[in-house]
Amino acid sequence: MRGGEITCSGDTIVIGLAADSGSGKSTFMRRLTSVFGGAASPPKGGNPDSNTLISDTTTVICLDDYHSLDRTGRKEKGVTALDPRANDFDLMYEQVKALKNGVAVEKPIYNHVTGLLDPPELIKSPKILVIEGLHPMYDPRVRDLLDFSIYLDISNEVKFAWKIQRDMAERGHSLESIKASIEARKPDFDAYIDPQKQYADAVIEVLPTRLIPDDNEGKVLRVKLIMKEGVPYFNPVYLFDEGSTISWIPCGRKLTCSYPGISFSYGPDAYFGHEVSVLEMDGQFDRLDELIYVESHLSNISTKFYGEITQQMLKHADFPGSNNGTGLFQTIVGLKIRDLFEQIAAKRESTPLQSTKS
Ligand SMILES: Nc1ncnc2c1ncn2[C@@H]1O[C@H](COP(=O)(O)OP(=O)(O)OP(=O)(O)O)[C@@H](O)[C@H]1O
Ligand SMILES: O=C(CO)[C@H](O)[C@H](O)COP(=O)(O)O
Repeated sequence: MRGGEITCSGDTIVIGLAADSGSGKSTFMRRLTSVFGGAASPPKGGNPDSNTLISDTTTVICLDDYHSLDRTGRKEKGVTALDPRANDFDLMYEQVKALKNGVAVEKPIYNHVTGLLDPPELIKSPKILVIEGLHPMYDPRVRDLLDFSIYLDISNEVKFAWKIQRDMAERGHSLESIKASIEARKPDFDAYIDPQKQYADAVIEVLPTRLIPDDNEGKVLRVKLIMKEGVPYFNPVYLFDEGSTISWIPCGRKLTCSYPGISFSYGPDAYFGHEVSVLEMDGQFDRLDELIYVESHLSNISTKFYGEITQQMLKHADFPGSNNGTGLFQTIVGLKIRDLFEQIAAKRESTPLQSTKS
């Protein structure tokens, strides 16, 4: 990842967020920008179908904007949007590099409403650039520009449950068409999207619960936060005792739990040959205000004050996943990114012309 580029004062920090469509990227981005304060909105006065979100410190660009084939083009050539042949990685690399070096770019816009490529929009270099989408870690040149990378790994069962919830309940699609769309994407997902998780500094893995035998509802989730060891400016979160293996059932006097309860675990592991720490939560919170009890047992969480995680979770209680490990771990990763940004900025101030990546 951090490919040894010399970064100097004024450079942008680049974060990559990879996931399939409908995997919670937008929700994660809303949690992340909230940690930095201020609301994120599309570029003012621009294309109403822009995929970009800008806040004081952060600009989020959607990598769908680098589709080289529009909807009709993909249909004619028989390729999906996940296929690298439908994406312009040369342009993605050139533009992310320019933004990282403080240079504004005219970025294309892929219009999800019309399926066409719209005229480009001007993107100025922000303090923090987030590139989110299908392929932030696919091209080694783009991967080397990332200061930190995240992969949202939603298991097939859960992805299916979420798709049904959104596309059937909210968009009126049939069960058959949802199944067909997932099946049609799967070979390219397996070939081009899923392998990127090996490069991620943090992976949020979302699985069916183990607390309910043979659960097939996909409502109660087991969520793992897999954190790579040895990543500059990133100290993995731990539960009780760093490096030990811990199982914890927090339900009792201080945490209300209804069926099927809540269990946490933490410990060292290996992931694609890398040493990692894994924090896992299975189950869901009944009362979000009681999350403070769990928060107070976690360390290295990069909060600025006691209870900041609980405050963030309460603030966005209406976001999907706020009562389970998806919301909790997305919030924690947001705080870790703020911490990473502040450490790099502080280092630059003290040694402006030195590499921040060593
Ligand atoms: N943590 C979660 N728990 C339950 N459902 C979720 C969660 N995250 C996302 N979803 C479901 O998935 C849908 C898509 O979420 P979101 O818009 O954040 O994903 P996305 O990856 O940005 O999607 P797209 O790329 O299609 O715009 C939500 O409307 C919701 O139904
Ligand atoms: O996988 C996707 C990423 O969001 C989209 O399906 C892809 O961008 C193509 O868009 P559309 O479905 O609007 O043609």
